[in-house]
Amino acid sequence: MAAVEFAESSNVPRERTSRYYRKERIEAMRAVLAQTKLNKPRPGLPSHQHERGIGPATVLAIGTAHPPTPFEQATYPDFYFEVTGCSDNTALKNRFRRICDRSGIDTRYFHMTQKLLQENPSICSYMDDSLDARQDIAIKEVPRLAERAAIKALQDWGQSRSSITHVVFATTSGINMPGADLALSRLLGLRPTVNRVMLYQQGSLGGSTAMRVAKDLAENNKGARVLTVVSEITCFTFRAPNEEHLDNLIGASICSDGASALIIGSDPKPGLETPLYEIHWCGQTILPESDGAIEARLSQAGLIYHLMQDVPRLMSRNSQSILSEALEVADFPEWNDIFWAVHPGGKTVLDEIERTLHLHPDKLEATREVLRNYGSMQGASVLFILEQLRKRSVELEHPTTGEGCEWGLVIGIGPGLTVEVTVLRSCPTFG
Ligand SMILES: CC(C)(COP(=O)(O)OP(=O)(O)OC[C@H]1O[C@@H](n2cnc3c(N)ncnc32)[C@H](O)[C@@H]1OP(=O)(O)O)[C@@H](O)C(=O)NCCC(=O)NCCSC(=O)/C=C/c1ccc(O)cc1
Repeated sequence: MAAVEFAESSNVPRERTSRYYRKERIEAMRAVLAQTKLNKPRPGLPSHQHERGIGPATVLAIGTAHPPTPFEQATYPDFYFEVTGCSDNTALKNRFRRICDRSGIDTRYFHMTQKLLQENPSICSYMDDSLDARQDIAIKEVPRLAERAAIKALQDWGQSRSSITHVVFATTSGINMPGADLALSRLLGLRPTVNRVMLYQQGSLGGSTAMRVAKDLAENNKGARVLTVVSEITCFTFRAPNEEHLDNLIGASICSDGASALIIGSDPKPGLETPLYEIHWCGQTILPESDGAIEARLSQAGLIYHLMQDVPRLMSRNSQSILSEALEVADFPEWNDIFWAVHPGGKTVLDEIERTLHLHPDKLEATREVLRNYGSMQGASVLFILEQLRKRSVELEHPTTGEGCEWGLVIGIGPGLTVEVTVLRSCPTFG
């Protein structure tokens, strides 16, 4: 009987079946597998089932890193206009200062210090040819920052790095071949047989998309341990302010550098691995009537971003329907009964989601803390928020890593305008 259920379940899209992950279902699967030897074909079971994990992909470790130099938001307008030679444009500078003041950010970290920027004047111009200078920085520094986050994740995991079977790497900072995934594998001394996936130009979706790819790898390859990394350095988008390009000024007021890493695998080894979050559902939606809302074009002058002013409104208008559909897997809990990690790509985006869904202020506190202390590190941000949620859960003595809630949502916002939603299930807190 159980074997038949298991065979049937393989015909159902795994990520869409709400009942699939119920405890009894997993128990039934475990019972079937206990009767037989794993990896041995069993009559009635498709042979490939033995090559797959049993349980859902699970976050087993988190690591984060940022460049060493902090920039206070209060003094950033002076720095930005001075280093780009635009201090005389007081009207634009005052406008930028107002935007920074209302950004909800206290501190950001950048690899690009005053010295480095002065050594690379083309990057400080508005539109000079500067691609080579930007690439030189990104090719070297993106994997290095990723390495620091990955080392922390490996320490958090406590297992040998030779057990890493896959690498998923996302960045919007630079393009090269072989990519940052190979550079990182070398820096970490991973096995040459590690299977890599490189995701370029996902923008602020990077963390969510990397988690979705890692989930599929972890669930479909028994024993897989997927190092999932996002690393972003703003050297591709930094440019002088210009009245004709106010959306660039918005980006300059919120974007920053950071890297984050997860280790994801199915079926945590009891006593050796600590499950932090189970990944139960992932999906993307292209928002209606959002063409051009967030887009970027690579040019001789670096990556030229365009943001439409109604991004926050597009988000709030569509969030109810997109998020409700995703939460089917969790039997539709109330918005205030789940935990939240929302891409902190601007305070107004967070305010709009909070207002539309009537969220209690503490629901987005972990998200706002990351925005306040680091700014928006594009795709790396949502994984920083998962770490923040875990820390807050321990500090505030919540029973689960989701601040006491069972289910939670990670929301990536990126080019398209695309929203990527990940449904997580929290785990018991340790420590
Ligand atoms: C916190 C912000 C940044 C500022 O708050 P605020 O000051 O209360 O906001 P306002 O809406 O009043 O905007 C301030 C000024 O900027 C103007 N503005 C407001 N967005 C716009 C606009 N997209 N166009 C062009 N004028 C505008 C707005 O008209 C207004 O002009 P003014 O009253 O004359 O000073 C807030 O606008 C906000 O959260 N915006 C949403 C940002 C957003 O779209 N995020 C999406 C994901 S992040 C992302 O994809 C990043 C990309 C990126 C982009 C560039 C880069 O270099 C690098 C990366």
